Amino acid sequence: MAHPSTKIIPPLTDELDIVIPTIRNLDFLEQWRPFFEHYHLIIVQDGDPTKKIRVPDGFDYELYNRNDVNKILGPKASCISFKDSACRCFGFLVSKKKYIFTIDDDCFVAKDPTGKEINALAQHITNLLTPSTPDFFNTLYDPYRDGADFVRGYPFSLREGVPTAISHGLWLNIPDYDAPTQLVKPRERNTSSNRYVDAVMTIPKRTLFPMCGMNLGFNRELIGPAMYFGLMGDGQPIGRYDDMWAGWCCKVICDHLGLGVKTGLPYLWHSKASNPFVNLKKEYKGIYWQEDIIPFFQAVVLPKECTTVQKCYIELSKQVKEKLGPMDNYFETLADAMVTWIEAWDEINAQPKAGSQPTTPPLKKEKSEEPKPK
Ligand SMILES: O=c1ccn([C@@H]2O[C@H](COP(=O)(O)OP(=O)(O)O[C@H]3O[C@@H](CO)[C@H](O)[C@H]3O)[C@@H](O)[C@H]2O)c(=O)[nH]1
Ligand SMILES: [Mn+2]
Repeated sequence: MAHPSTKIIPPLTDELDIVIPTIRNLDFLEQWRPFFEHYHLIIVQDGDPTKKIRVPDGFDYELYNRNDVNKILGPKASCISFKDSACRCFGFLVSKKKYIFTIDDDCFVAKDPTGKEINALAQHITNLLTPSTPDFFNTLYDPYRDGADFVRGYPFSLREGVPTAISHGLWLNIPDYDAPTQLVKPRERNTSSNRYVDAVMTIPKRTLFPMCGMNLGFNRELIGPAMYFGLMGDGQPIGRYDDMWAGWCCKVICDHLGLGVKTGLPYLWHSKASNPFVNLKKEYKGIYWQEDIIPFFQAVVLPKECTTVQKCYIELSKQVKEKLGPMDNYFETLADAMVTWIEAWDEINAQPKAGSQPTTPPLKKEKSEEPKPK
C-alpha cells in the first residue's frame, strides 16, 4: 500500500526547499522519500568538488559544489565556509522559496512512542504556519496544537501571537552534545521510550538558545538574511559553532522584529556520532569564547531604525566587530564576512523590478531519473 503521505500532495510543495549539506552521500534520502519526494532539494556538496555525489532517482534537485559557489559568488564566496556543515547556508542564499527545511545526511525517520513514523517536514510546516508566543509563556506549551489552548490567566491581548520565523526540531538516538559531554557520556542514547517529549514551545523573548542545524525549518522571507552560518572549518580557528552563531544572531533579531522561535517536535533519528576528539579540536575555542559571546548577545540592543533583517544584521556585524573583535581578531574577520553575506544575499535575491524579466531560474537545476518501479 502506498505510504499515506504519497496519496495527498503535502503542503507548501512549491514554497519550500530542502537544503542538505553533504561531504558523504545521500543514501539517507531513500528513507525520507515518502515525505520528501514532492519537494525540491538543494544539495550543497562540501569538500572535493571533483567527487561525484549520486542523488537517488526521482528527486528534483539543484546540486552545488565548491566550484559552483566560487563561480556564482566570485570574491563573495569567501564568506561561505569550506569543510564544515556551515556551507549549507549557501543553499539558503540561492533558494527562491519562502520556506527552508535543512537536514543532515546522517538523520533518518524516527518513530514516536506508538511506533508511528514521524513526518518531520510536516511538523515543521505546522510549527511555521502557526503563531509563536514569545511575550508570555503558556504552561500548556504550544496553545495552537490540537488538544491544547491558552491557560487561565493568559492575557487575551497576547493570544494572537506573533509570526513564527524558526522551527527547531530535536533528535533521537545520538543527541547533539558538545565534545566534552560526548566524551564523558559516549553511550548515551535518546530513545522514544525514555526521551521523547511530546511538546512544541516558543522560546521566550530575550532568551537565547543553542540552535542545532541538523533538523531545522525557517521562514526565509522573515529571517533568511540572518541565517548565515559564519566562518567555520578549513582555515578557521573554530568549527561546529556555525548553527550556534546563526541561532544567536537570529534570536536577537527575531526578538527585535517581533518574530517567534519554536523548539521541540519534530524528532528525527540522528545516526552518526561524529568523532568527539575531532569535535573537541574544532570546538574548544568556542567553548571558551562563548562565555563572552553569550553576554554580548544578551546585551545587544538594535536601534528602532533597524526595520529589516538586513539592517539588523549589518548593525549586529558592527557590534560584533566593536565588542568581540578585541577578544580575538577572528571576530573582526567574521564581522566583515557577515557584511559580505548580506551583500551576496541582496545581489542573488535582488527583487525583479515590476514588469522586468521573470525571476532568474534556479542557478543549477537538475532532476534525477524517475524511480524504478519496485
Ligand atoms: O566538513 C563537513 C562536515 C560535515 N558536513 C555535513 O554536515 C552535516 C553534519 O555533519 P556530521 O553529522 O558529521 O556532524 P554532527 O556533529 O553530527 O553535526 C552537528 O554539528 C553541526 C555541525 O556544525 C551540525 O549541523 C550538527 O548536526 C552532514 O550532513 C555532513 O555531511 C559537511 O558538509 N562538511
Ligand atoms: Mn551527525
